[in-house]
Amino acid sequence: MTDGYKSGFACFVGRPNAGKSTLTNVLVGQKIAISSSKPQTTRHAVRGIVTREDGQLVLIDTPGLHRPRTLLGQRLNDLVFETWSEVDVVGVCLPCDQRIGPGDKFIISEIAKLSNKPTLVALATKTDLVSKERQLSHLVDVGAVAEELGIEWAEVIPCSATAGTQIDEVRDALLNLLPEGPMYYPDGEITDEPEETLIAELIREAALEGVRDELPHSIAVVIDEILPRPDRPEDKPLTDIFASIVVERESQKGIIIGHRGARLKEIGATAREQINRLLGTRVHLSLHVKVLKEWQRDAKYLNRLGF
Ligand SMILES: Nc1nc2c(ncn2[C@@H]2O[C@H](COP(=O)(O)OP(=O)(O)OP(=O)(O)O)[C@@H](O)[C@H]2O)c(=O)[nH]1
Repeated sequence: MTDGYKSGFACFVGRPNAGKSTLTNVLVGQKIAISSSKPQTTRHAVRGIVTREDGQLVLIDTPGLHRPRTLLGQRLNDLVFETWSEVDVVGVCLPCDQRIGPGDKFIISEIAKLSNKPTLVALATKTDLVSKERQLSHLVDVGAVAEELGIEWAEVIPCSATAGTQIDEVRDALLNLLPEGPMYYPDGEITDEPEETLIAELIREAALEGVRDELPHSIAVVIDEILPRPDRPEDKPLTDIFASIVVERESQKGIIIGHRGARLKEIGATAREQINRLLGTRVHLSLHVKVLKEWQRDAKYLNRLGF
């Protein structure tokens, strides 16, 4: 390790669907955080790690801040505030295709109130969706918001995670703003989330694809068991994974299972492919759908589900 090595923690904030997870994934270069077209699907503080010769950036993916109507909502918000005061840099994602609104300003002003304030970077995401003119006027609005809220952007970077535009610039800027510090994680490590959590996230993501808008908050995934299949040839290992998809109501169970089990089969096939890739071995995935009534409001269940 050389002198001047920089290291630290960053997270992305922004309204639901702002592109935080997708950006985390492209910066890290491997699928880690859950990313789906449904808002507020990120539950766990999943870390992605960027290790370079000059520094190491640890990305923490926080859930979105929302009106705490349930115990789960409250716990998620507490987790968000805690994360914000622990990181060095917060990247505020302000998608170019959306006007900056009260929700964005609320998040920014909440961060500005923290006693242990992180450095703020504005990321004008999804540039691929807008014209150059719109992008420019968006950047003017981004500047104006800082003035209005009495904060300072250390950097303002337009970027597109899906088109791969200005991603190196985002990575450079974040790394540059970190304090000097040690390499926290060994080179090659992309995340310190236990495999089990990643597997659960992949199943949750597959289960959320194409379901109605009200479902995201009501789905959790619990990994019951991960077992290497005995008596397999050494060059063809197989892992058995038993997992439960937990929903709140019988009607939701029906949606997940689908007509004659068609949706559940699809979920299994999609998740299995992703898990194969993650583990590098073939897996056999056995999915179960369970109804735990009102789990979002119940402390006992929340603890059991790891929240
Ligand atoms: N066109 C375009 N779409 C993007 C870009 N980045 C993300 N998206 C899409 O926007 C949607 C939301 O992206 P996510 O990365 O899941 O957003 P998020 O901010 O993590 O969302 P939450 O987990 O709900 O807070 C997905 O459908 C992404 O494919 C981008 O740069 N360009």
